[in-house]
Amino acid sequence: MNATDLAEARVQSTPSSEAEPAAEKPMKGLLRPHAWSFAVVAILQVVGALAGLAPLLAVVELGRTLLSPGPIDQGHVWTVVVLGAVGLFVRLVFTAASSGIGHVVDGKVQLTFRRQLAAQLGRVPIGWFSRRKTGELAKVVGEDVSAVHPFIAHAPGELVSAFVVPLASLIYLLTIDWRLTLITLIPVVLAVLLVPLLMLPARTREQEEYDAAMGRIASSVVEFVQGISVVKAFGGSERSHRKFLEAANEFVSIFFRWVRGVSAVAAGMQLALSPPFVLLVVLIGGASLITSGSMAPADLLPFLLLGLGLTAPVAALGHGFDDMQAAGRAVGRIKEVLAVQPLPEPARPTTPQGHAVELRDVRFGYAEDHEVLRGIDLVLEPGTVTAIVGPSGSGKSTLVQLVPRFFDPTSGSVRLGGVDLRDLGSRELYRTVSFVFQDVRLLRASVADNIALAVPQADREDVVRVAKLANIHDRILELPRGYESVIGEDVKLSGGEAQRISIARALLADAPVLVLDEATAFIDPQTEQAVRKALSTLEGDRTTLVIAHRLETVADADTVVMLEGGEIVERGRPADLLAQGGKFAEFWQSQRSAIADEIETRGGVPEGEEPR
Ligand SMILES: Nc1ncnc2c1ncn2[C@@H]1O[C@H](COP(=O)(O)OP(=O)(O)OP(=O)(O)O)[C@@H](O)[C@H]1O
Repeated sequence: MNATDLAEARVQSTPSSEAEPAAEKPMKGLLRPHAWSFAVVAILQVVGALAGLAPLLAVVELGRTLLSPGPIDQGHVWTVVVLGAVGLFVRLVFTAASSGIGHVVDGKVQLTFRRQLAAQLGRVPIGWFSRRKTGELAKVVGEDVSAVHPFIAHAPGELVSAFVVPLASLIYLLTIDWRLTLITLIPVVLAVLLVPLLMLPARTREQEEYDAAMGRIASSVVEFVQGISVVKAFGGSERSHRKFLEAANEFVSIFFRWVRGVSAVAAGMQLALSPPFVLLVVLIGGASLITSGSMAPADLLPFLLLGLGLTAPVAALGHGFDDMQAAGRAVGRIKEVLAVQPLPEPARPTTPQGHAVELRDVRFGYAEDHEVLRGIDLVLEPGTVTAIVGPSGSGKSTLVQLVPRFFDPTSGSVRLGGVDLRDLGSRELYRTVSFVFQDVRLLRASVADNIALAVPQADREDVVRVAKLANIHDRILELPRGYESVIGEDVKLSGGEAQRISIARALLADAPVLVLDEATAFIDPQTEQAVRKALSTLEGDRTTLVIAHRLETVADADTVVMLEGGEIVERGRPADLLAQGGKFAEFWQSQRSAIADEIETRGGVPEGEEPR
């Protein structure tokens, strides 16, 4: 969804309980409602883990009974076997229940995260999106939310098992032989001593670099794929691939550095916790105690069996460690998005008087040290069309984006009907200001719903009427399911078609202030005429602000405003400005000669196109 769609979607979104400011719901608060579930998960896990020891103890007891001299008590043997089996069954049921509840809580938390993010994305300044790479944002909402899974669904259970199983085993083993118990702990101690090496600041930094490089790959892939058609059409694939290749190369070198850092430590931990190593340590310790005559041979059995049980949960924790760290960093990135300050909404919105737009001494910069607009004073009267012209980078898009409040000015004010946009309330703002910018992306919804986005209650007749005005009706009828065709599923529309849908949307919204970024720029000459006519019917008593790329638009405007370096350098009626022979006249001439050059290069006037 792009900025335009978002703003339009805001118009029809109703406030919900999910729409509370993110800052009021910190992460701890997010988990608090599930505290009881976590407690139940932990209790079930404790019972399951303890029951899981029963089969091992049964084997130990069986060993002792069967190896002891004298007749074997059959009844005792079967009791031990049954108790072991019951323990196994209880463990199965309790851990399954614990895991089930853990996963349900995980599902709920992820849903809450996604709802909060969706609500937050609907609140952050629309202009914020243009600074965010699609890939990075998609990673936060998709992957990062999923990355909390191990933290919520597995960590509580694993932590409890990792604590309870070794503790119970240790107590039991201590009652048999404290010396061999200490020897059995050697592998665990070795592994635990290695853990801090995984948490060194350098490791954390490498991990962060790794994540950042992943993010850059994701966004360069998105950019690369989005631009692939242009690359194919115009060649120069080397240059266009470069960004993606650079991101991939950078990722590889960061990945190698990261692997070098963690692999030695991870291998050491794996070795220390591996069953052969544990058995070796226990056997060496046990053998020396038995040969010295200070321990009975049958007492070695519990150490061999439970010794492995001591290291298994630690090994599981080690495996989960990366996931847990990744979950922590993912939550950090989610928090970052949730912490973006929404544009302040007034407690008591003021109603605008009329729909004149006024910019008073407006200054704006995307970064603190770089002002893009300086001292802009401009009044747009109802019933007039104001065309903004100026060289690339002069601040035209930035200026028009202040009117639908994509950003707030750094100083000065933008007023609608005499009311500062900050006192207006977004509902009123988007009801009053409609905009058609060049970068149109449609929602994955039916064509009719896309047109009626701002007026969901519009009937089909109205939708068809505006579609006809925007010259897209016939094309819609050709689609597999007509107006019910779902964009992105049943049909993929061309850029020009998408623009005409967005023009139909603006026609239906019928807002008194219209901001256009020369929306017809990409439409073919045959339909341009029709769309131009449709837009002029739309203009009527409207306050229209248009970034003009075409000379007709400039010539038709009531006022032309010439921007240069973020300042208004000339303004007035087009004819007057031309007569003055100033900067605008120069700009006009350069545009004309550019068009003439183009026609000459193409070898004449293309069919259906008049020289401008
Ligand atoms: N989202 C953004 N973040 C940071 N800087 C930006 C952003 N958008 C634009 N700029 C910068 O602000 C300045 C004005 O850009 P703007 O797009 O408003 O100019 P423009 O006159 O509309 O240019 P064009 O005709 O090429 O679209 C440029 O220096 C541009 O690099």
